[in-house]
Order: sequence, then C-alpha cells, then structure tokens
Amino acid sequence: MNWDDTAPPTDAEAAADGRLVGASADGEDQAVEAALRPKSLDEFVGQERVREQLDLVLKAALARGATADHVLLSGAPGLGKTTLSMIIAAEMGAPIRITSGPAIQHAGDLAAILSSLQEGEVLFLDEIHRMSRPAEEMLYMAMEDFRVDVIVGKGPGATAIPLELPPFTLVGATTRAGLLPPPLRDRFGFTAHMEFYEPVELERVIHRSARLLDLVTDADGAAEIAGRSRGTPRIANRLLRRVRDYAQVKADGRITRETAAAALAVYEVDGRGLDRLDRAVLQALLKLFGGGPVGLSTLAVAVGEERETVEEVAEPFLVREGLLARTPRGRVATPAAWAHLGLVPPQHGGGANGAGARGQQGLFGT
Ligand SMILES: Nc1ncnc2c1ncn2[C@@H]1O[C@H](COP(=O)(O)OP(=O)(O)OP(=O)(O)O)[C@@H](O)[C@H]1O
Ligand SMILES: [Mg+2]
Repeated sequence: MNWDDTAPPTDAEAAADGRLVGASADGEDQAVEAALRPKSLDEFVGQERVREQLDLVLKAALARGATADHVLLSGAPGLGKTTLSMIIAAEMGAPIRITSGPAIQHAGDLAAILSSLQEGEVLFLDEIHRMSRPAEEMLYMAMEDFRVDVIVGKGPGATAIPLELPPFTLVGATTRAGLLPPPLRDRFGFTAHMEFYEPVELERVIHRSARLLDLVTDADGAAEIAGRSRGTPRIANRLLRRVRDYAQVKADGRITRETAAAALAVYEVDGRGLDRLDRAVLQALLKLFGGGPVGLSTLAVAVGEERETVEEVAEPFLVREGLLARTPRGRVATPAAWAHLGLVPPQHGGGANGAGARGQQGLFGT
C-alpha cells in the first residue's frame, strides 16, 4: 500500500493488482460486495469471539439508551472490517457516515464531518492509520470529550473556539494496528482483532454467497473453493464467481468438486491457494537453491521479478502457510514446501540435487 495516493503504482502494487488470490478489493469486488455483505451479527460468519464481545457491547449500550463505545477493528484486507462497521450501525439502529484516513488530510476536514454528525451516528473511519497528525490530535478530544477546538485565524492572533459534538460512535478500521499511536488506540473502548477464517467458516461464506447469487453448490464444491481461499472471505467470494463462470460455460452450471478444481486450475490457483507467482518463488527456491538459504535479491532475479514483488506480494502468504521462512541467512524452504511441490529434499552430504543447488548458489552469490 502506498502512502501517497497520487504516486504511480510500484512494481509490487502492479503485480498485486488483478491477482485472483489478492486480498484487496478490485473493481468487480466493489460492485458485488455490497450485495454479499451480511447485514446483521447473526448473519456474519465466524469470528466467534469478536461477535460475542461486540454483541455484548452493543446490547448493553442499547439497554442503557446510550451511544456505543468507540470500536477499533484491526485485521488483514478482506476479513470483514467494513462489513462489521455497517453491522454495528444496523444493530444500533443508527445511521452511518463513511470516510477514510487518506481522505482527511486537514483537521478542518475532520471538524466539518464531526460537527455534522447526528446524535448516536456511527462514523466509520477506514484506514485510520493513514490520517494526518493534526486530524489525529483533533480526534483524540472528539472521542474523549465529544468536543473539538476549531482554530480561527493564523499566527499569534489565532483563537480556538470550542465546539460541542453530539455523542457518536467512532468505528476505526486498520490493517496495521501496530502503526496506531498508543493515545489513539487507548481511546477505543473495544478493540476487535479479526483473524483469518478456518476452511469450514469459508465454506459457510461460500454457501451463503451461492444462495444470494442463485447458484447450486454442493458441499464438496464449497470445500474445494474454501481450501483455496487463503482464509479470506473476499477471496472465497471472488473464486466462487470464477468457478460459476466455468460451471456455466463448461458444465451444467452446478458447482461441484470437479468443476471447482477444474476452474481454478485454469486460473492457476492450486489446492492450497498458491498462484503462479507463489509457486514460481517456491520452485526457484527448491530447484535452483536446494531449499536455501538464499538471499532475497538472488531469489527475485531467479524468478524474474522485482525484490519488492517477491517480498510483499508472494512471501507473506508463503510464510503464513509455513512453506517459507525468512532467516538471517536468507530464505529457506520448509519440509512442507518440498511436499507441496511433490519434490524430494536433497540428502545431507550428497545427492545430485543438493550438489547442483550449491553450485548454483555459488554462481549467483547472495
Ligand atoms: N464474516 C463474514 N461473513 C460473510 N461474508 C463476509 C464476512 N467477512 C467478509 N465477508 C465478505 O467479504 C467481503 C469483504 O469484506 P470487507 O469489505 O468487510 O473486508 P475489509 O476487512 O473491510 O477489507 P479491506 O481491508 O480491504 O477494507 C464482503 O463483500 C463480505 O461479503
Ligand atoms: Mg474495508
């Protein structure tokens, strides 16, 4: 993600764009996601702990006739932060105003939004870690005291005019909770950390979406898609749409294990959710470097990609899946990586594969 929205995309961003297993929303996702979004906590699949805690927070506020505490939602892209913010408003019977950190560059932008909120309204601030510093400081006071100081004039003659705000609920979302300054983090009454979903939960997401899209999907078909969805509902929904296309063109429209596997083979998404780039990185690491350790730059050259693309686009998922490890001496494949690609690791102290790998490594350097 680039801090400056006007900057041209980096190579890594270009490589991540349009990737079937990418977690960020693309144009098609944005068009269909509204239709697939669960509208209530009961409909929201998985995240049991978050759901239970949030249910208590909201019900208690409703019972007191009060505005709910501010809520921070943190978690990787596509796990349901925006969806949950809308559910919070719906459960509170409150309107929601949606904005984002990068859209608020001046404190004045924030003051304008805050002063126009209705009592009890939910303000959803997406990418809250990307707000400007002055806006952030204004937000501290707004969250705590429902008050802002509007600065009028410039220089020594400037004066602060206090402005009372109606009580509201701030829902902040971030993919990078670690980047939030502690004073901001501390002002949220409740923080929900969203985890990646289990395959059985993604199966439920897929069945639900299939119903809404009028698709016939059997249990094995949903399981096949879920296993390739990288723990992410957005990816599950996207793969479901590609499988639907295939089933309609090449089969009778029904989504079974066979149509799902055949469709995703066409798109080069394998049984574990790795795509062409992920497998190219693993294959180079195993076949050219005997499983490593090998330096990132050397590995990137071998794959024919930029260093950043390998590091930011491919590696995070490979590391999460326990297929690749980043060590001080370089990238290393795990036994699971050899098994996944159906290759045999070289034996210690011999074996053509191992010797070949060491020769290559010497050639490339690290
Ligand atoms: N728990 C869930 N149950 C069912 N569907 C879900 C769930 N979570 C997310 N989804 C689906 O996944 C899609 C992406 O979710 P959402 O837009 O809320 O993710 P996000 O965390 O806001 O992502 P980003 O970080 O990119 O903004 C939505 O269209 C929604 O339909
Ligand atoms: Mg979102």
